[in-house]
Amino acid sequence: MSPVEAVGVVGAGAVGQAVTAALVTSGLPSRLLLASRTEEQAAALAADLDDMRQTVASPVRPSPCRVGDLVDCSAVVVAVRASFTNTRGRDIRMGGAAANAPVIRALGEVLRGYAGTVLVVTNPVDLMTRLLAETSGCARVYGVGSNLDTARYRLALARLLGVPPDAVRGHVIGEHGDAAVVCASATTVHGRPVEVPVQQIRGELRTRPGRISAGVGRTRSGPAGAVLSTLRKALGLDDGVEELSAPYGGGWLGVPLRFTAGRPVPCLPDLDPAEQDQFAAADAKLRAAYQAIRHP
Ligand SMILES: NC(=O)c1ccc[n+]([C@@H]2O[C@H](COP(=O)([O-])OP(=O)(O)OC[C@H]3O[C@@H](n4cnc5c(N)ncnc54)[C@H](O)[C@@H]3O)[C@@H](O)[C@H]2O)c1
Repeated sequence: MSPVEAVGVVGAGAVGQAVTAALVTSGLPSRLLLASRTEEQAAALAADLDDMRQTVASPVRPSPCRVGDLVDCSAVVVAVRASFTNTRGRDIRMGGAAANAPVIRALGEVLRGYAGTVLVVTNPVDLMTRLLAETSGCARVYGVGSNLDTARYRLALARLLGVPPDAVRGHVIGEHGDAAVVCASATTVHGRPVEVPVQQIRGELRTRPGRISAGVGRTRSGPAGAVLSTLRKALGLDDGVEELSAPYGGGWLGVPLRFTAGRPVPCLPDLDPAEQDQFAAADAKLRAAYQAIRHP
């Protein structure tokens, strides 16, 4: 039997497809409800996933629905993207703010009063998460992105130092974007502090998504993994830490949250003075950017 009754996903694009395929193979929910911009998209994805369900004998039953039908789900994943052309060379994720904000605001209105967990993937994720939380009034809204940055950080540092990724403990927090903060001073390898080549790490975090998109169109599997890992913690199936966009110190940005039986508590590492300044700068940047999109 699946551990969760129902999970909903909004958005049948690259990320939505990867997330839902991962959910079918994971066997996490009994039912997988799919909504997208059109009913045809949701129905097509449900049919494709039904084929997958049959071939791998998954217990997960996919079906198309409208966003309003998601209220009974334990969790809803938001992976929508409005149609727009991003021409930015830097601060690329911010390029989606104006186009995605009305879509997220409308979703928030429909999800008003929803009591489950909402995971937002839509970029710029720190702004869109806060916007969805404030328009819906939902208490459990988290943005996925800093945990993906953290996974990429651990991979990159392990490769540079010639150690297994599991030996690396460290976080990337702040913005899921150009103001990401690499918590280098608190990073350990095999339990010991290390000299982190921060500029090389920053370069990798900046260029990796673009390389993936240039090769295969969109980043999707990494974000899907980050969503699945977060779902398990938020739904109380695993305990542990995820770096997520959440309210912190009056702002809203990526922080490590320690989940115990589904309940999150922020657990920031010690930051050196330079990292504290970067974290404050990320907070200030996101607060200012949020003011620009909060009203229609
Ligand atoms: N946070 C992260 O770590 C991370 C990683 C990768 C991508 N993303 C973001 O995730 C979002 C989705 O990316 P993608 O590559 O899947 O985009 P995509 O264009 O492939 O798919 C977007 C989907 O959203 C649907 N949609 C549009 N408007 C909608 C509406 N009003 N209601 C319901 N569905 C609607 C579209 O029909 C489409 O199916 C983007 O904002 C992207 O930047 C975030």
